[in-house]
Amino acid sequence: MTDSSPQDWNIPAKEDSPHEGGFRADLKITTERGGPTYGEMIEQVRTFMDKVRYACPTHELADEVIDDLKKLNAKLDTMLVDEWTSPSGTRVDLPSRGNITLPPYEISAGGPDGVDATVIFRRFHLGGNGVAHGGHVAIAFDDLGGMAAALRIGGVSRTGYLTVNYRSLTPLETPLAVRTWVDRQEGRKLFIKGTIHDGDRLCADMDALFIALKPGQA
Ligand SMILES: CCCCC/C=C\C/C=C\C/C=C\C/C=C\CCCC(=O)SCCNC(=O)CCNC(=O)[C@H](O)C(C)(C)COP(=O)(O)OP(=O)(O)OC[C@H]1O[C@@H](n2cnc3c(N)ncnc32)[C@H](O)[C@@H]1OP(=O)(O)O
Repeated sequence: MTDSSPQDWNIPAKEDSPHEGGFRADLKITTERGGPTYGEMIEQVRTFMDKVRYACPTHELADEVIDDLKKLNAKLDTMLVDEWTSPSGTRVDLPSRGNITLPPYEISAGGPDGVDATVIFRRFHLGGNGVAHGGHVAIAFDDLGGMAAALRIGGVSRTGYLTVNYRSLTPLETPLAVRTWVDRQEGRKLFIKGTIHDGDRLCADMDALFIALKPGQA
């Protein structure tokens, strides 16, 4: 059980949040959804997750935190919307488009030739011995690889495969340079490559296939 009150997460899209299959029918970017402090709210959640990863609370403190979280969850329960209207994904003004599930990155340049970004793996992305979990490295590549594909085709694609080579340890709390680019395109198939560097040191590289969705395709 993950929730004390059953919640219907599958909220259908409304007339003003249309979509067709896996596409947003309206790719209009808005930086207003969620209000001017939405980014700070997400950042506070990330900071909380950092602390949770490293905290060893007393029984009393754990109970106190549980009570506080129940109150916060009840507040958010009054504001749930469908995925197509959620600020996550369209807030291009925020790190990782405001998406709490992604390691925060900021794009410095993006176009049909590729994407340059800076990612910071947070303390809660810990794998072991002070460095990033490999799965989180793959998530950064998946999202920024998908972004490179999206900027090439002006639409949405899904990952067919994604191979990560972990070349050296990936540090936490360090701005890392990510580059993803379309190596070649064959019709709907986009062969994407990527690298993550800590300064001059290559942490990981990626080789992936993204497949452009057909109109209406989920
Ligand atoms: C600055 C502006 C920004 C705007 C922001 C606003 C909005 C956001 C916009 C953009 C998004 C930005 C970033 C993107 C973010 C995230 C990306 C994450 C993506 C994912 O995380 S997504 C989840 C994981 N992903 C899946 O959940 C896929 C499950 N799967 C399927 O849904 C189907 O599988 C599908 C649809 C992929 C294909 O199915 P299908 O029926 O349409 O096509 P088919 O099977 O015919 O494949 C066509 C050709 O690909 C070859 N092929 C297929 N798979 C292959 C494989 N694995 N290896 C080698 N070749 C493969 C075939 O062999 C054939 O090749 P050929 O044509 O040569 O025969």
